[in-house]
Amino acid sequence: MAKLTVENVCAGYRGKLVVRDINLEYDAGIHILLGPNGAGKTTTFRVLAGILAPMSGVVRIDGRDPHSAVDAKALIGMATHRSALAPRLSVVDNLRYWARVLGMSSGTAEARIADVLGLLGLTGFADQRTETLSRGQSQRVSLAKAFLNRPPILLLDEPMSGVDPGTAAQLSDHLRALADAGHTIVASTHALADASRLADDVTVLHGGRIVGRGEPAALRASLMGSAYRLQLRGSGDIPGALAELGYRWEQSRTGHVVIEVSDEGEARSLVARLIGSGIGVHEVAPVRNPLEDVYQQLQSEGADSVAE
Ligand SMILES: Nc1ncnc2c1ncn2[C@@H]1O[C@H](COP(=O)(O)OP(=O)(O)OP(=O)(O)O)[C@@H](O)[C@H]1O
Repeated sequence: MAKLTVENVCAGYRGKLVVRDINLEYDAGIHILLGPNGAGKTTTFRVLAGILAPMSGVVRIDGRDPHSAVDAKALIGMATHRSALAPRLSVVDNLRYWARVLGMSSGTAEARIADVLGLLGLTGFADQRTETLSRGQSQRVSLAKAFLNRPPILLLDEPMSGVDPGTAAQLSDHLRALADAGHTIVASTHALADASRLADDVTVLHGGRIVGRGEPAALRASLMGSAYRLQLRGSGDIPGALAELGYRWEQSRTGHVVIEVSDEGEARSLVARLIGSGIGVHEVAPVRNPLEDVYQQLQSEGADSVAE
């Protein structure tokens, strides 16, 4: 098992800051970086992999900085949709070349290559030049390359993009098996569904900053948010009436009983029921959810349906 920590990292290109104040602490498991296009996911991965030096802050792999310690960098396998593949070489020759770079013996390399080709549904494409592959197929070859030597840390940039549902399910199972075996897997996505399905924990990146983190279910709920806050008053047993209706409540500083509901329709029907029970509704106001903008953007990228 390898531990990956990121402390106060700021990074960017040619003096332009793209990600700021990134703090992460990862060990065995599947950790998702979720964010819309341009949020800074790839840039963060480049820093984690030791490819892009941070402007400030530090990355550590088992206590060593991958930017200066080559042996720390060797603990990482990374796959991005921009992963370099030799276009004129076949899939299997790309993997053989990479196995040599990794110092694998040819016997081990052939066995591992057969494994990863099977795992990623690439056996039928083994002898095809990579320049003739579709985006999804190239993506799978990049993943095969990253899995080749089973590194303790895997950085997978959008591993599910361009992958058909059957392969995605197989890939999810494989990632879970690797995580259970002690691998530290960090994967990025802009699809809430992938984050929910795969993750032990999710970190939400927006505009180059971390704007939320937590377990998938809790984070999904906070992304969708409670939409309306009702302030109630009256002489009756308001808490008792709310408990009967199944609502949790809080006391506001002004002494009102406050509850939150998830949408306008629910707010309307609850107001009608409360008034029918003689409870006065002092105020109904929309709640500003700080993650709402991120959620809207993820939705508009068409990546996911929250209804699943
Ligand atoms: N090599 C580069 N030089 C200058 N700016 C860059 C470079 N790479 C990325 N950027 C900028 O950094 C910002 C974040 O990009 P990044 O690729 O890290 O985001 P992302 O979350 O991975 O996005 P996507 O989901 O679209 O891949 C963007 O504004 C992008 O234009």
